[in-house]
This record gives sequence, structure tokens and C-alpha cells, in this order.
Amino acid sequence: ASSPSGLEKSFKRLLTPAELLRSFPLPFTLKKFVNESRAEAAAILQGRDDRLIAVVGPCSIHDPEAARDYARRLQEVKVKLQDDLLIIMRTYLEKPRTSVGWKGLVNDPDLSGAEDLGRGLALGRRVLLDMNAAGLPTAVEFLDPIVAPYIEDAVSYGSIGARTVESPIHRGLAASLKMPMGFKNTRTGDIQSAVNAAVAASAPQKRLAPDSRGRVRIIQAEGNPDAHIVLRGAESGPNYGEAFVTEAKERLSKAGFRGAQIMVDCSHGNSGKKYENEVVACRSVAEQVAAGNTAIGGVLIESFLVAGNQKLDPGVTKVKDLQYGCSVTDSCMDFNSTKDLLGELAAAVVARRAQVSQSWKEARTSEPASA
Ligand SMILES: O=C[C@H](O)[C@H](O)COP(=O)(O)O
Ligand SMILES: C=C(OP(=O)(O)O)C(=O)O
Repeated sequence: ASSPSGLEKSFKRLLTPAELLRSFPLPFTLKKFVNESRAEAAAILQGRDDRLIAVVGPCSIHDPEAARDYARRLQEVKVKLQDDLLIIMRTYLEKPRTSVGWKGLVNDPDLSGAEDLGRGLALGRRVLLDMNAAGLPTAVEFLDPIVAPYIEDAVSYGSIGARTVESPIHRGLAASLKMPMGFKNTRTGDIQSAVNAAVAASAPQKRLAPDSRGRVRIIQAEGNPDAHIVLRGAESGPNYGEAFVTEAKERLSKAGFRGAQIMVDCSHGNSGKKYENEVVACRSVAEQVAAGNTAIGGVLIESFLVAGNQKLDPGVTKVKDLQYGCSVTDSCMDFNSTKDLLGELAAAVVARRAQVSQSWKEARTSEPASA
């Protein structure tokens, strides 16, 4: 095949989404599991289910074996706390960088700078299938819209990140994805951009996208019924406090969203990228929930087997020298701290449940999720 731009040397044919899905299919039982997990997350975000969503896992997946190891442990906690939390595993395969850096498993599966995207897509999809098979629904950030059809059937919760939240392309992509989609505030802390994105993604719209055979088509996106916002803090400081949650809720109401819950990302600007601060952010959320705050629908937590992070310089770092179970992107809390924190969040849900009146419950269940 020849390149449309004439750059034959860099032009390599990729499997179509249909071909990759045929090689690594999502079995029927897991398809059902994904659908059920999406529905559970949607019910929480609409306030019909009083649990919290906890999206928990490494900042990025770089070692599929360590991801499987982590998933086995997280699944036990998921089952134990399922009456109060819906635990979903952060299975982030694409990393948006502030300037340069490793771009994630899909872009560079060998962590070498070779950027073998064909292998990356296949490996990324297999990791998602493995997480689902281990009993964990998955969450990803959707970054490159071309990647989405290769993986989206195996994803139960999606995010549009702080760097792309204002992009009409990403808003349009979210409008056609079938799982609840969270929109982050910008890196400068602009919450309104996330609200605007949620409004835009809720609307039915036409967009250009490749179909499963790679042919570009005009797609009719239905609009995402569970678009919501995620407070992730800013360069200037955190925004997980009660005043920010109230402000976000007011902005959502003004934009016509009444029942939509807010998610709080305990990492990034809310932790200043230090895992120790993530714990502080998460405890604040737990306290707000325990005190009866009904606007909070969940948290995102960066966590791996061991605490901290390590430097990965693709092409320079020797992969065999990397520490097992330690993040190669943002710093993560370790598994034991994660387990304790999830227990605290579950206890906060129990406390909220005990004090939130029947009339509130009735009011929430009779409200539409979005106007
Ligand atoms: O979640 C991960 C990082 O915060 C994001 O990819 C940006 O990282 P960077 O600022 O190190 O590029
Ligand atoms: C990059 C991420 O977050 P944010 O968009 O909030 O920086 C992430 O969650 O991996």
C-alpha cells in the first residue's frame, strides 16, 4: 500500500479494529460483565445507587504481569467492599505528556522508544481482557480517538483528561462511547471547561470516525447520558475541598445537570503528584461523604504494588533494571495503604447512608440524571 502523504518509509499497515477484536475477542460472559459494570457506574453517577465509585490502580500500565498481580489483590478487596464501593481498575494504556516522555503501553509497549503501536494495541487489549477476566471492570483515559475502537468494548469507565478536555474531537468521541465518561477540570483549574465538555458530550451529534474495518464514516453519536465532571486539582493547588465541590455542583445545575454526581481525582493537581498527599485528599473526600455530602459519586486513586515512582527514559533505561510493581509515571501509593483507604471510603458510605434521609433518596431517584 502506498502512503496518502507519500511517506512510504514510515507507512505501515495496522490491523483494523475488527481484525484485532477477532484475534482477541471479548467473550460473551465478559461482555455481560462490562455491560453490568457500566450500568452500576451509571446508577451511582445518577444518584440511584448510594455507593461510591473507586477507580483505583497504577498511573500507567507498563508491565502486564505486575498489572495482573495487582488485579488479583484488588479483586479480593472489590468483593469484600462491594456493598459500599464499586471498585474499577485504572488500566491506563495511553499517557498524555506535558511535554515529552513515555507515552504509554499502546504507543511504546517495549518501553524502548521504538513505538511499536501495532504490538501496543494488541498488548493493551489483552491487558484489558485479563483485568475483566480477573473480575475487575476497567477504566482508561481515551486519548487518541483512533485507538478507541480497538479497546472500548472492554472498558467500563472512561475519562477525558485535563489536557484534552477542551478538544471538540474528544467531546465528540465521548458522545459516542457507551460507558460513563468523566471530564477533568483543566490544568489551570478551570472547572467550567469540564462542565462545558460534559454538556457537549451529552448532546447527540455527527462525527467522522473509522468504522471497525477502518473506513472513515459519518457516525451518528447518541450523546453520552453519563457524562460527568472530575475535580483533579490544578497547578496552583487542590480542589477537593467542600467549597470546590459545591461550586462544581452549582455550575452543573446551571448547565442543566441535576442528578449528576461529581468524581474527585485524589492525584494530579490534588496531590501535587506526591502519593502522600493523595492519602490526604482521599481522607478529605471520605470525611465529606461521611458528613452527608451527597454530591460526591466517587474517587480516582493512583496506586500500585509499591509506593512512589521511578524514572523511565525510553531507549536509555534498561527495562530489566526497573523495580517490580513501581510506577514509571506519577507516584502511586502502595497496595496496603490503598486497601486501608478503600476501607475508610466504604465506612464513609455507611455513615452517609445512615444519615441521609428517605426524602433525599426519593428526591434523587425521581430526578432525571441530566436535563
Ligand atoms: O498521569 C500521568 C501524568 O500526570 C501525565 O501523563 C502527565 O505527566 P508529565 O507531566 O510527567 O508529562
Ligand atoms: C493524565 C491524567 O490525569 P490528568 O488529565 O488529570 O492530568 C491521568 O489520570 O493519567
